[in-house]
Amino acid sequence: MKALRAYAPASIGNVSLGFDVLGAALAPVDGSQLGDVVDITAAESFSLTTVGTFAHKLPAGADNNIVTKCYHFFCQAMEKHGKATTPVALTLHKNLPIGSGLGSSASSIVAAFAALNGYFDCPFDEDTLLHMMGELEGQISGSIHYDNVAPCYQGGMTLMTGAQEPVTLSLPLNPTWYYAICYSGISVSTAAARDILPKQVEMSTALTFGRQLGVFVHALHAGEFDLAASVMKDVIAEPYRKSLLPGFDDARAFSEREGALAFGISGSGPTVFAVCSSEQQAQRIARYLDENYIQNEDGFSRVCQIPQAGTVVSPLNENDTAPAL
Ligand SMILES: Nc1ncnc2c1ncn2[C@@H]1O[C@H](COP(=O)(O)OP(=O)(O)OP(=O)(O)O)[C@@H](O)[C@H]1O
Ligand SMILES: N[C@@H](CCO)C(=O)O
Repeated sequence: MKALRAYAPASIGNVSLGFDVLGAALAPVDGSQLGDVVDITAAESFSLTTVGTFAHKLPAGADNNIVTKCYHFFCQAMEKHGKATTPVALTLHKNLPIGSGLGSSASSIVAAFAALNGYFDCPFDEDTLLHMMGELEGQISGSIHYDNVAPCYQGGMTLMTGAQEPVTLSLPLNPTWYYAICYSGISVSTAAARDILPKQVEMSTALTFGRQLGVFVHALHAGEFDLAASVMKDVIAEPYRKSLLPGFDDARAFSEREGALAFGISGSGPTVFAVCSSEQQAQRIARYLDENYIQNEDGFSRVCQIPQAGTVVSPLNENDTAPAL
């Protein structure tokens, strides 16, 4: 059994128009990492160590960490398949802020399952792992949704099928789009942000949701990117959630004045994103967000693109030091 390291990128859930069914991975254009890391090594008994910028914000005690729950879930799945496991030592580098809208728990969950699957010689295929990841994400947010774990694991922009397999469909990417993202520094519970949503929507809202999604998927496949951007509007969650986000309306207004192609809430927030047609435009909007949307010292902005690559599992060498945020 070789020591491994799994890096799982941040992600944008919903991507505005696709509540619970669209998600996209994020990669800062400066080449830095933005995501959690899980290291796995052999051990006499199971342990979890947490380090990293946001480790102090995690629940106290390893048993309360979602990574520990992933380990036990994985071992139970292995046992059901008549496969043996051995104790491991996990180290979670908690580089994503909790309750950020960047798929923080998803990043921990995906990094944990990817590390475990790699360590035990890949007993589970991609769809099986995605179902495990969705299950653990559901334990945290109150209901299963794949729009963070799927792009985090697979990379790119993914559409959830609702089928047992394939769990997702990968959508074409536009290499000319840049995403200015900004985490404001406050924490918004995904479960709470889901609880404030209505349990039913008007027929007109349902028709708009479906129309936009259909047009978006067609436009990406046809390379009609202005058409794709024109339907990136959140008619399901934003009307209810933006009240949780101080400065949201001003941030949207500035981004639109700057010519952003679209603007919305990343996942359940408070992170916001602006879709930009150039890196320079994204940098200008990121600077505004730094100065006006960030609420405290935990906040940060980045200019990102959507990477083709998702989670990366690589050999862990003794002198490796995980990149902090
Ligand atoms: N490794 C972990 N990473 C993140 N949250 C964790 C982890 N382990 C346990 N938790 C708990 O799970 C809950 C996660 O909250 P929530 O789903 O609202 O946000 P998130 O997943 O951290 O961020 P995001 O809004 O980016 O999805 C928090 O109560 C947190 O304390
Ligand atoms: N689709 C989820 C994403 C959470 O990151 C929600 O909006 O609640």
